[in-house]
Amino acid sequence: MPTPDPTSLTVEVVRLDPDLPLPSYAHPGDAGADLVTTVDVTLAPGERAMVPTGVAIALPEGFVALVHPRSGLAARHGLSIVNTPGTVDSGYRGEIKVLLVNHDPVEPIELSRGDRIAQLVIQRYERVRFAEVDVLPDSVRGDGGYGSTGGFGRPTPFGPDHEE
Ligand SMILES: O=c1ccn([C@H]2C[C@H](O)[C@@H](COP(=O)(O)OP(=O)(O)OP(=O)(O)O)O2)c(=O)[nH]1
Ligand SMILES: [Mg+2]
Repeated sequence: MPTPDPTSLTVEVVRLDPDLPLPSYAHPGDAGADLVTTVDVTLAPGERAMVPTGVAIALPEGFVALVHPRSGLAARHGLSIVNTPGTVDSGYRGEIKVLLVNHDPVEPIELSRGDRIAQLVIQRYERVRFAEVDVLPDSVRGDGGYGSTGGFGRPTPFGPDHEE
Protein backbone atom coordinates (compact mmCIF):
# COMPACT_ATOMS: atom_id res chain seq x y z
CA MET A 1 0.00 0.00 0.00
CA PRO A 2 1.50 3.43 -0.84
CA THR A 3 2.37 5.59 2.15
CA PRO A 4 -0.05 8.51 2.38
CA ASP A 5 1.59 11.90 1.85
CA PRO A 6 1.76 13.37 5.35
CA THR A 7 2.42 16.92 4.09
CA SER A 8 0.08 19.06 6.11
CA LEU A 9 0.87 22.57 5.01
CA THR A 10 1.46 24.34 1.73
CA VAL A 11 4.11 27.04 1.83
CA GLU A 12 4.41 29.38 -1.12
CA VAL A 13 7.95 29.65 -2.47
CA VAL A 14 9.46 31.98 -5.03
CA ARG A 15 12.51 30.63 -6.79
CA LEU A 16 14.79 33.64 -7.18
CA ASP A 17 17.17 31.42 -9.10
CA PRO A 18 15.09 29.27 -11.48
CA ASP A 19 17.94 26.84 -12.24
CA LEU A 20 18.16 25.66 -8.63
CA PRO A 21 15.72 23.37 -6.81
CA LEU A 22 13.04 24.22 -4.29
CA PRO A 23 13.80 23.24 -0.69
CA SER A 24 13.29 19.48 -0.58
CA TYR A 25 13.09 16.66 1.94
CA ALA A 26 15.60 13.87 1.23
CA HIS A 27 13.42 11.12 2.80
CA PRO A 28 9.86 10.67 3.94
CA GLY A 29 9.78 11.54 7.64
CA ASP A 30 12.59 14.09 7.45
CA ALA A 31 12.02 17.24 9.47
CA GLY A 32 14.46 19.34 7.47
CA ALA A 33 14.13 20.39 3.84
CA ASP A 34 17.54 20.99 2.29
CA LEU A 35 18.59 24.43 1.12
CA VAL A 36 21.27 25.02 -1.50
CA THR A 37 23.79 27.77 -2.10
CA THR A 38 23.37 29.85 -5.25
CA VAL A 39 27.04 30.81 -5.25
CA ASP A 40 30.47 29.23 -5.14
CA VAL A 41 32.08 30.12 -1.85
CA THR A 42 35.29 29.17 -0.05
CA LEU A 43 35.46 29.61 3.71
CA ALA A 44 38.90 29.85 5.27
CA PRO A 45 39.32 28.33 8.76
CA GLY A 46 37.23 30.44 11.15
CA GLU A 47 35.67 32.43 8.33
CA ARG A 48 31.96 33.11 8.01
CA ALA A 49 29.79 34.20 5.09
CA MET A 50 26.18 35.09 4.41
CA VAL A 51 25.18 32.68 1.68
CA PRO A 52 22.07 33.13 -0.49
CA THR A 53 19.76 30.15 -1.09
CA GLY A 54 17.74 31.43 -4.04
CA VAL A 55 14.39 31.01 -2.30
CA ALA A 56 11.90 33.27 -0.56
CA ILE A 57 8.87 31.88 1.27
CA ALA A 58 5.60 33.07 2.74
CA LEU A 59 4.82 31.15 5.91
CA PRO A 60 1.33 31.32 7.35
CA GLU A 61 1.17 33.23 10.63
CA GLY A 62 1.81 30.89 13.53
CA PHE A 63 4.68 29.11 11.74
CA VAL A 64 8.41 29.75 11.79
CA ALA A 65 11.16 28.30 9.61
CA LEU A 66 14.38 27.45 11.45
CA VAL A 67 17.65 27.25 9.51
CA HIS A 68 19.62 24.32 10.90
CA PRO A 69 23.09 23.04 10.01
CA ARG A 70 23.50 19.68 8.27
CA SER A 71 25.20 17.23 10.60
CA GLY A 72 27.22 15.46 7.90
CA LEU A 73 28.94 18.67 6.81
CA ALA A 74 29.46 19.60 10.47
CA ALA A 75 31.03 16.22 11.30
CA ARG A 76 33.16 15.94 8.14
CA HIS A 77 34.20 19.54 7.57
CA GLY A 78 33.31 21.61 10.65
CA LEU A 79 30.70 23.57 8.68
CA SER A 80 28.05 25.17 10.88
CA ILE A 81 25.82 28.22 11.12
CA VAL A 82 26.78 31.22 13.25
CA ASN A 83 23.26 31.91 14.51
CA THR A 84 22.03 28.33 14.56
CA PRO A 85 19.15 27.86 14.27
CA GLY A 86 18.42 30.91 12.16
CA THR A 87 14.89 32.25 12.51
CA VAL A 88 12.82 33.02 9.41
CA ASP A 89 9.77 34.95 10.55
CA SER A 90 6.39 34.37 8.96
CA GLY A 91 6.31 37.96 7.74
CA TYR A 92 9.71 37.76 6.03
CA ARG A 93 9.52 37.87 2.25
CA GLY A 94 13.19 38.31 1.44
CA GLU A 95 15.64 35.68 0.26
CA ILE A 96 16.54 33.10 2.90
CA LYS A 97 20.23 33.39 3.69
CA VAL A 98 22.49 31.14 5.71
CA LEU A 99 25.25 32.49 7.94
CA LEU A 100 27.78 29.73 7.40
CA VAL A 101 30.94 29.37 9.47
CA ASN A 102 33.95 27.13 9.04
CA HIS A 103 34.91 25.76 12.47
CA ASP A 104 37.76 23.66 11.11
CA PRO A 105 41.05 24.99 12.54
CA VAL A 106 43.08 24.10 9.43
CA GLU A 107 41.13 23.22 6.29
CA PRO A 108 39.20 25.62 4.07
CA ILE A 109 35.72 24.52 2.97
CA GLU A 110 34.85 24.87 -0.71
CA LEU A 111 31.17 25.01 -1.61
CA SER A 112 29.80 25.05 -5.13
CA ARG A 113 26.58 26.52 -6.45
CA GLY A 114 23.82 23.95 -5.93
CA ASP A 115 25.46 22.27 -2.90
CA ARG A 116 23.07 21.52 -0.04
CA ILE A 117 24.32 23.68 2.82
CA ALA A 118 21.57 23.76 5.46
CA GLN A 119 18.09 22.52 6.23
CA LEU A 120 14.86 24.33 6.91
CA VAL A 121 12.67 23.01 9.74
CA ILE A 122 9.17 24.48 9.79
CA GLN A 123 7.38 24.55 13.12
CA ARG A 124 4.43 26.10 14.84
CA TYR A 125 5.26 28.65 17.48
CA GLU A 126 3.40 30.40 20.27
CA ARG A 127 3.17 34.11 20.73
CA VAL A 128 2.61 34.94 24.37
CA ARG A 129 1.56 37.86 26.50
CA PHE A 130 4.39 38.92 28.82
CA ALA A 131 2.66 39.68 32.12
CA GLU A 132 5.00 41.58 34.42
CA VAL A 133 5.05 40.43 38.07
CA ASP A 134 7.27 41.26 41.07
CA VAL A 135 7.99 37.66 42.11
CA LEU A 136 7.97 34.44 40.10
CA PRO A 137 6.38 31.21 41.37
CA ASP A 138 8.76 28.72 43.08
CA SER A 139 10.21 25.82 41.12
CA VAL A 140 12.50 22.90 41.95
CA ARG A 141 15.29 24.25 39.75
CA GLY A 142 14.98 27.77 40.98
CA ASP A 143 17.76 29.93 39.58
CA GLY A 144 20.28 27.08 39.21
CA GLY A 145 21.74 26.80 35.72
CA TYR A 146 24.96 26.84 33.73
CA GLY A 147 26.22 23.54 35.16
CA SER A 148 24.42 23.60 38.53
CA THR A 149 23.72 19.86 38.23
CA GLY A 150 27.39 19.00 37.60
CA GLY A 151 29.51 18.28 34.55
CA PHE A 152 29.78 15.11 32.45
CA GLY A 153 29.01 12.67 35.27
CA ARG A 154 25.76 11.82 36.96
CA PRO A 155 23.75 14.84 38.07
CA THR A 156 24.62 16.23 41.51
CA PRO A 157 21.57 15.72 43.76
CA PHE A 158 19.84 18.96 44.47
CA GLY A 159 16.44 20.16 45.51
CA PRO A 160 14.65 20.45 48.85
CA ASP A 161 15.67 16.96 50.19
CA HIS A 162 19.38 17.33 49.48
CA GLU A 163 21.72 17.92 52.42
CA GLU A 164 25.28 19.08 51.88
O1 LIG B 1 19.41 32.45 9.24
C1 LIG B 1 18.63 33.36 8.94
C2 LIG B 1 18.09 34.22 9.90
C3 LIG B 1 17.25 35.24 9.47
N1 LIG B 1 16.93 35.40 8.16
C4 LIG B 1 16.00 36.44 7.75
C5 LIG B 1 14.57 36.02 8.03
C6 LIG B 1 14.23 36.71 9.31
O2 LIG B 1 12.84 36.92 9.41
C7 LIG B 1 15.04 37.98 9.18
C8 LIG B 1 15.40 38.59 10.49
O3 LIG B 1 16.10 37.64 11.27
P1 LIG B 1 16.42 37.92 12.81
O4 LIG B 1 15.21 38.42 13.51
O5 LIG B 1 17.09 36.71 13.33
O6 LIG B 1 17.53 39.05 12.67
P2 LIG B 1 17.67 40.44 13.42
O7 LIG B 1 19.11 40.70 13.51
O8 LIG B 1 16.85 40.47 14.68
O9 LIG B 1 17.08 41.41 12.31
P3 LIG B 1 15.70 42.24 12.34
O10 LIG B 1 16.00 43.46 13.12
O11 LIG B 1 15.44 42.51 10.87
O12 LIG B 1 14.63 41.37 12.96
O13 LIG B 1 16.22 37.62 8.49
C9 LIG B 1 17.45 34.53 7.22
O14 LIG B 1 17.17 34.63 6.02
N2 LIG B 1 18.28 33.54 7.62
MG1 LIG C 1 14.71 40.12 14.74
